[in-house]
Amino acid sequence: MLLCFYLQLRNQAVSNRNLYPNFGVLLVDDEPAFLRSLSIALERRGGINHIYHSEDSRNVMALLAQEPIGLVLLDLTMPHLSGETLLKQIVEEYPDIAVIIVSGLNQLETAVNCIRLGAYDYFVKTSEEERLIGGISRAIASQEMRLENQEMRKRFLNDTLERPEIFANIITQDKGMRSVFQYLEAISASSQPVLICGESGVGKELIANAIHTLSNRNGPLVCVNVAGLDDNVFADTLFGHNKGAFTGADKARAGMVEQAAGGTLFLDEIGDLSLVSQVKLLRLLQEGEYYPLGSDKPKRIRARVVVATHHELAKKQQAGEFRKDLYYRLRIHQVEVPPLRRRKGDIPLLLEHFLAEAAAELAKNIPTISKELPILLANYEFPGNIRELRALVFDAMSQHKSRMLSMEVFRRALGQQEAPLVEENEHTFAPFSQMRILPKLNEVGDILVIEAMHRAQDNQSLAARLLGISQPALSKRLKKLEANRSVE
Ligand SMILES: Nc1ncnc2c1ncn2[C@@H]1O[C@H](COP(=O)(O)OP(=O)(O)OP(=O)(O)O)[C@@H](O)[C@H]1O
Repeated sequence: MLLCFYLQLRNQAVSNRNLYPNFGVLLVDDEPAFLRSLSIALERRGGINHIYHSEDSRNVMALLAQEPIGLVLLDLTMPHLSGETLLKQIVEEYPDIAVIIVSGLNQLETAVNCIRLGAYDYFVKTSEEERLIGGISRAIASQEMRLENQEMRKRFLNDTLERPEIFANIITQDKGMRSVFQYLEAISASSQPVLICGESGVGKELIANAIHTLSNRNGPLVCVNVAGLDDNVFADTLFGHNKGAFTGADKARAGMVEQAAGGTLFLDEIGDLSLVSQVKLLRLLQEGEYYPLGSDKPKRIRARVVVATHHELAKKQQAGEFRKDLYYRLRIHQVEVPPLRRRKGDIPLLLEHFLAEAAAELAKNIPTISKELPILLANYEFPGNIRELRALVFDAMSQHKSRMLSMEVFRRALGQQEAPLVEENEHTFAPFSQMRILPKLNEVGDILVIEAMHRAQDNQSLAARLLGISQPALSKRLKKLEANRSVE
């Protein structure tokens, strides 16, 4: 009775909060006191609050049929239906559910038998709480990973996006970006950190926003740029402080971790974090706990952590500038946002989008653009990526007076480009200087078509513009080229 009342109260409290993990954890034991103490320990020490209970082993299969359970913690010695019998049934009917045995029996033979029957792990009830919670957390992480893989496979195979509206403000038609979106949808429910990599200006902050919206968390998205924060300011910003924690701390202050409770904490420029601050962040992620400055009472983190960097973290880690353990923890879920020069097909779309945005902001009409503009842009490397394109368009629009958009701003930017347009590490295309025998006149056309398609990353409309021909004409030439090749 007391237990029921306690569970009711707990469930009411929990219903207002984000549940972790995404799937339910079912505790099966005929001892109410053990169920209660294990629940409390799981919640306090592991932050696990998506919990179901069953004192009567006969109800378990019905519960599994009704509730979204992903992990069962199972006692062995129970009246009516033994844990061993139940283990066999669960493994047979629900092979995707992980079962951990938590039993009073400290017998190697029993443990080996349970593992042989399909149990994920075996713990003796008298095990240290730390070890038990650690084992359960590992099982949850591996279940989460398995479910995400399943989800990802499904999405990639169907090539679907479940919630395309969330990505509506990320203008793109690039396949690579679409895969990024599918991946983000697949990991949306995970509580593990997400690492967003990509050059400056590629849209990492927009991606962080999408991750937060996809997660359906009801708390806020709190963004912190950690570049240039010294170690004390970093700790104070994230963890907050108690009144009197240091000279001048005349009021207690909640840190960003607390402000992001129930939501997402986005740490930008994580590659610039000092080694001392990296240790602090690692502890927060590993233990799920932190101490506000001047306090000896730990607080639990209730936010999902998303980090971003324009650095290549793997290189930084190899150079000893970034901790290996933190790097591995952060890259559990990793997305790489491609630079604009690898998705040139997005340039016309982005140009149109920013022209409309700038026109609205500057209260001007959307201008006509010269045919030359998309070609100029397609031949530019965009070291500053989309931010640079946006700034160029806004700059041009602020100077724009006549009906036609002036090319001046764009020409100036292009004039500053030093290197020719080639991908790094790629074979430089120097068609004639290296050739002992010149190609025939009719072969040059084919060479140009191949180069234009390469530069336009197989985007036919863009390649056609580079060549100064129509898209159907290019398509015809490509088909002919293909046919000639297959004859050869
Ligand atoms: N696909 C896109 N569609 C529309 N706007 C975009 C897109 N990608 C980026 N932007 C815009 O470009 C600018 C730069 O984006 P953002 O700040 O997200 O880049 P970032 O990768 O976080 O850069 P940094 O590493 O410098 O922090 C912003 O104004 C953003 O709104």
